[in-house]
Amino acid sequence: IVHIAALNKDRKIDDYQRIYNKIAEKIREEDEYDGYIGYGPILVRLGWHSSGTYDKTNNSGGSYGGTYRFKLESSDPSNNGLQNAAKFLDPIYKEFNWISHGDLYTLGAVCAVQEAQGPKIPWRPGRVDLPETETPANGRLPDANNGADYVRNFYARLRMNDREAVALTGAHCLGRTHYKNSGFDGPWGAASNSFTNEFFVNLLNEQWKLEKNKSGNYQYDSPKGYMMLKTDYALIQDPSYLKIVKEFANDEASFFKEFASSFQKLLENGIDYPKGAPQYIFKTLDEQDI
Ligand code: HEM
Ligand SMILES: CC(=O)Cn1cnc2ccccc21
Repeated sequence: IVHIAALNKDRKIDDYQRIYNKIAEKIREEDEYDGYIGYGPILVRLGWHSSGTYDKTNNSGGSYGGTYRFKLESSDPSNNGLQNAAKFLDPIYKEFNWISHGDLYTLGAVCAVQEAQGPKIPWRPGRVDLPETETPANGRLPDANNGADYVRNFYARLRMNDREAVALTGAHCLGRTHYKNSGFDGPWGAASNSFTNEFFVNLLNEQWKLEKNKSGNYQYDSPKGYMMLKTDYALIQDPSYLKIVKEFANDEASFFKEFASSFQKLLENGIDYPKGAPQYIFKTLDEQDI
């Protein structure tokens, strides 16, 4: 399968910065969502889940076709709760309906990371909406009840190495788990809407205890009321992952650098960008004094 980015000569950086600003202002305005965490984390998860269906073996799935908009994909149990992010973006799509769904979902995730004081994520437009028939089957997104070997194999399908895998999972510094969505809960402690290396610091510094939660799933809990999934905890069980967790816990700048490149790669998996395709780095609201 080949997906070539469409170059749209009529649209320039300020067209996309306008959409970025609309999303960023709406995140700032609707701050009460999910116990005042806000919409940032779930927008990041939507961009990730719309990209995480990619399969390198036949270059299928991924963000290009915007197929999350179809029932088959949005009703995947792995996508429980993401309807809130899609509803958040709906009025923005209505106002700027020249953008493709794939570009909107990924732009929303980039905006959410940057507005949470995370690293700048370079972003390229050109995804083209595909028909419902192109929607990938359910089951391509990861299952949290697994260890390091599963995590390594899963990320390999997305062309990610150990360093990229650890960096990407660091997005679990944002938001929280919700029983009704995934059968995991917590953290009762500091669920955050700031993008930091906190996830790695917590992994290394907390005492973790494997517990069966009220949904019958196993998760790691800490005395401070933090939680980790089994796939999170795997990052300190595996010697190669552990080395990288320590680096990122001790050097936030190196985490930010690796996250920026890995997240762009995740959001662009499966897309061929022609020579001269534009790449944008958006300004945050703060940088524009908005
Ligand atoms: C092995 C890989 C992964 C697994 C098994 C996993 C699993 C999960 C689960 C179970 C939740 C809770 C969902 C809910 O109950 O609402 C969650 C939330 C989240 N995930 Fe992951 N995840 C993985 C990788 C990633 C990656 C690569 C990113 C982004 C780069 C990411 C970003 C997020 C964010 C931001 C949230 C919080 C959403 C919210 O607060 O509503 N995750 N993840
Ligand atoms: C603060 C922290 O690390 C909580 N946390 C730990 N693992 C997570 C997975 C998804 C969302 C949040 C998660």
